[in-house]
Amino acid sequence: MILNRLSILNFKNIAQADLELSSGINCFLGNNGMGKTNLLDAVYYLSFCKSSTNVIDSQNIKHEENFFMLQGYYDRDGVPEELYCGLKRKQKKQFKRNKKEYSRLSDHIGFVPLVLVSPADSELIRGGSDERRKFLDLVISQFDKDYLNTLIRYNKALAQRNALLKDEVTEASLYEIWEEQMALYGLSIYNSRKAFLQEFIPVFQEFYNYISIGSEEVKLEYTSDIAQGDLSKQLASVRDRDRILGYTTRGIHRDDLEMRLGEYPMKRIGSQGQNKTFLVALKLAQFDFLNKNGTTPILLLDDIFDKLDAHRVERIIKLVSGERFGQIFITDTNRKYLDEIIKQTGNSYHLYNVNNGNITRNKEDAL
Ligand SMILES: Nc1ncnc2c1ncn2[C@@H]1O[C@H](COP(=O)(O)OP(=O)(O)OP(=O)(O)O)[C@@H](O)[C@H]1O
Repeated sequence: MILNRLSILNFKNIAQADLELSSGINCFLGNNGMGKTNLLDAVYYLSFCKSSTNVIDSQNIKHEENFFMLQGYYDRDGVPEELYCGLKRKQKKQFKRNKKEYSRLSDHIGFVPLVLVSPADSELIRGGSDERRKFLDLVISQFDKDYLNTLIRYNKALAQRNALLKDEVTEASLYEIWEEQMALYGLSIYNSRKAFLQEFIPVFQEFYNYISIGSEEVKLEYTSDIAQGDLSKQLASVRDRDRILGYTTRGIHRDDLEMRLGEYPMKRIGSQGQNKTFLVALKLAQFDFLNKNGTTPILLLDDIFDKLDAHRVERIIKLVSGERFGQIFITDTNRKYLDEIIKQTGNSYHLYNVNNGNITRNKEDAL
């Protein structure tokens, strides 16, 4: 997947940009707060129909403006594709592929595969289990269309059961309808997550070992109530207790992905550099996994080198400048590592300066 051209109007602090991009490495250089992450977020938006940072869509519109617009011109396995997203304040956003509006945005997810590595990923380790489930859901739904629909169905059944619990309904037959649905859809989600992780975990470990030069042992372990057996039986057995609590305490909405360094939880004992290595390895494994689908994902690397020692930086530079990845967008506040990547890569590259939302091509890259 190659984004050849990107046009931006009024997206966060970027008033206007029209960029011809390299099919290899695109480096964005600028001081703090200049708009590098915003630029990557525009690329992210065109893949996921939403920002990776702002939950409220209108916050992506440049202050004091009325709308934002993004246009991306892609090459998807040799076929040109044009994506458009426009949002006016207080109106529904429009998202179009080749000038035709999507009726459901979920139909677009996965069409432009993309992996983002960003400082905000630290929530994956430090945050609650919902962060890790979100990660699993995001990756799996990019290659498995049914997954998202099954998850939506599960969540609807869960919401219905929770409503019964809140109303303190006692009639068993009313619960059974929703519990059977939760068990059915929950099992399907569990099987998808388990199958995905079986393939994913060894690749993650391989990346971690490569970057850390094999100095640490890391583990990922999937935990789910469904591993204990039939979910409908479990739900029936906890119904009285759940009614007192007012919510459902069993099911795949409580699944977790335990992250360990040696025998201990990563979030408690991992250093900042180890945490960063863990996250980079997770995301690169995600890339590898999506890549198997046949369309190489776009890779966004935001401020990736912060907190890493020289050995780990060197390993990542080697990885990034090699042949393993397709089109890459990378940001940094200084040139040191970007120059190293540029020196080592055999791929084509563009270098841009980002200054107060203005993005200009640094012409030395054409020399
Ligand atoms: N809706 C918006 N309208 C105008 N400016 C915005 C909007 N949303 C965010 N900004 C501005 O964007 C800037 C942050 O940009 P960004 O996060 O891209 O910086 P960065 O170059 O990645 O910096 P760093 O190196 O610190 O990560 C802030 O100055 C913020 O005020």
